[in-house]
Amino acid sequence: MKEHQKYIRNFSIVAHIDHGKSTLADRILEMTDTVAKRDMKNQLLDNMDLERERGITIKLNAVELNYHAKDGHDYEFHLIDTPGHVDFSYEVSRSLAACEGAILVVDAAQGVEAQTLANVYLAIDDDLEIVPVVNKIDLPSADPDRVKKEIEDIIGLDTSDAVLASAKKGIGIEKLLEQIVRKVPAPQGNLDDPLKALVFDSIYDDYRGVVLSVRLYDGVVKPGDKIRLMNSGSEYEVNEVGVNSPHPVQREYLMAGDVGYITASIKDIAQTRVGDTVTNADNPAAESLPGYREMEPMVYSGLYPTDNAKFGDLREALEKLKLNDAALEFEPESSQALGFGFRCGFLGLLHMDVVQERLEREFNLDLITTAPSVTYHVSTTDGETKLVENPSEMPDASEIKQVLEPYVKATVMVPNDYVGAVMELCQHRRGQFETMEYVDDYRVNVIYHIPLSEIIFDFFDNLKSATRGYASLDYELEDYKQSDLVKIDILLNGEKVDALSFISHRSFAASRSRDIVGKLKNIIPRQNFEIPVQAAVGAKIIARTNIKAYRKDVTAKLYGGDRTRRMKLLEKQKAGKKRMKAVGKVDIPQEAFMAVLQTDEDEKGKN
Ligand SMILES: Nc1nc2c(ncn2[C@@H]2O[C@H](COP(=O)(O)OP(=O)(O)OP(=O)(O)O)[C@@H](O)[C@H]2O)c(=O)[nH]1
Repeated sequence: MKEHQKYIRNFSIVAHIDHGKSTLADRILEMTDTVAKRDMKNQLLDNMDLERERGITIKLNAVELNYHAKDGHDYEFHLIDTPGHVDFSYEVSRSLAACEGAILVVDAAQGVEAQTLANVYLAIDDDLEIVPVVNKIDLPSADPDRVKKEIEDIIGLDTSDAVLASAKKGIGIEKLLEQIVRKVPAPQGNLDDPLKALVFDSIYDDYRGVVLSVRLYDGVVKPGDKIRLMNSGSEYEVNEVGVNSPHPVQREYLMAGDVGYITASIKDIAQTRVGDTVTNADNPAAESLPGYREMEPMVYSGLYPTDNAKFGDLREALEKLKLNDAALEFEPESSQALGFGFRCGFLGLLHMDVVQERLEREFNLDLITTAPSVTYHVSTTDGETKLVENPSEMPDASEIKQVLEPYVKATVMVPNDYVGAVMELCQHRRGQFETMEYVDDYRVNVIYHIPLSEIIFDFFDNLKSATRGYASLDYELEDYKQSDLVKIDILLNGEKVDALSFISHRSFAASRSRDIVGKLKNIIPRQNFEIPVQAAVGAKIIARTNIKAYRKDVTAKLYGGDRTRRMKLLEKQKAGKKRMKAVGKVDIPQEAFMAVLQTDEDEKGKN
């Protein structure tokens, strides 16, 4: 068996979003005949429907491939895909921990971007061998020589034999496979030592229980073995071991160096944690593997079933989802308006969106999500400090001594010409300029300290449009700073709707309130009575409007002539209906809870 280890290669692909990782992974799968051509769907590794629809990679996936190299030997590759979006960098570090090498994919037209750097530094920190690939050389705007130089200058990697590839056209793939054989080291590890395997992912399967994705560092594991999860202390008997190729294929055993899965009729989801170490129950390893850095959620939002009876189902679904989404956090909360639900912590808005959609699709739930909020550190006049993740729980202004809010250090990489636009955007978002560094002759890193609450909403979209798509963003949580913040309550028909409360900087309070009251007026359907919509700070109303009573023929008048538009409206209403919550006498659609998210840059610019 020892001899066999020499022919194993474990690697990941890291890149900035959209530089072509998933396409490259597809080509590698094709070239290694892992998938028969007729079975080849585009982006096979992205196996969640959601990923395919959105064209982004969210979950890491591991596949085993067989490659017959030019040296005459058959190699076993384990490829672990990684996501490129800034929300998901914790997934990247998890997959890297299971590898000896990383393929660095850089777009031949775009060059090195912020997330390229963030991801490749994670790989370098883990001492992985990096294999640079310049992708999309088929594009007319490709400039591989410039990009190679960038990789050398900015990252410090030797690119003299970097692979020039087009994942789309299948160019350069064989050269890449040969480099993986030559450059990525074979896994080390002792077969005779007690089992030591890192759990880097897990999913719940109704028939098999928890399926653990593991990377074995030492020892061997086979069906019938008694295993222990070192951190949780729980023990199980192994039912099945195997690899994904890319569908599960049972094996007699897995050994040091292998990447595969273990099932052991594990029903108790709470006992399995990604990052834990699997060992033998009878002959345990002396110490566990380092595991992962715990990820702190950045944003919180309330998730409520539209049907209150589904609260238990939602809890179960969240528990199952957490299994392969270690960064998801949740705890029960209740709202006067929405009933019983959960306050959930997410890494960012994309993560939040993905979780909501997975809950709805995979678990058949209809949900209302409240607007996301960051965590505030609030000290009160009676000398206490508390963490507020839900705006409606912000104490009364008279009881507050000070409020601290999280700030991030944001690095925006942008071509020279757009520096002005980026600075303007950051200033409007209460950013404090730190410095500007030249990356090369054309681009700079603009570094700002910005409140996280200003970043999480639509900062990225605004950044992209202000720079015609050229800017890339990376940010990390820095510290908490004091800010002049106020809670704004929304009243519908005179009743406070706790789930609509939000927190704003005092200087934006009036304009944001006007904005939101106006949006709610458009979003909330008319009823047969007039509904006042008000925004208040404490007892003081700072903005108001009315939703007029419903009159017959309203849509007929407005949309009478245009059939398609009317159909669209009806479709929209149908979809919206499902996600409507009756609060008092007023029906509030899901959109209303998110109205606070859409800030209007022009409005803010005037402040
Ligand atoms: N012209 C050209 N387009 C490519 C090539 N490789 C990928 N693309 C396109 O680039 C886009 C992004 O490719 P993906 O493979 O989805 O990118 P990714 O890096 O996996 O993105 P995430 O998984 O979301 O991080 C897709 O539209 C691909 O068709 C290439 O070699 N040439």
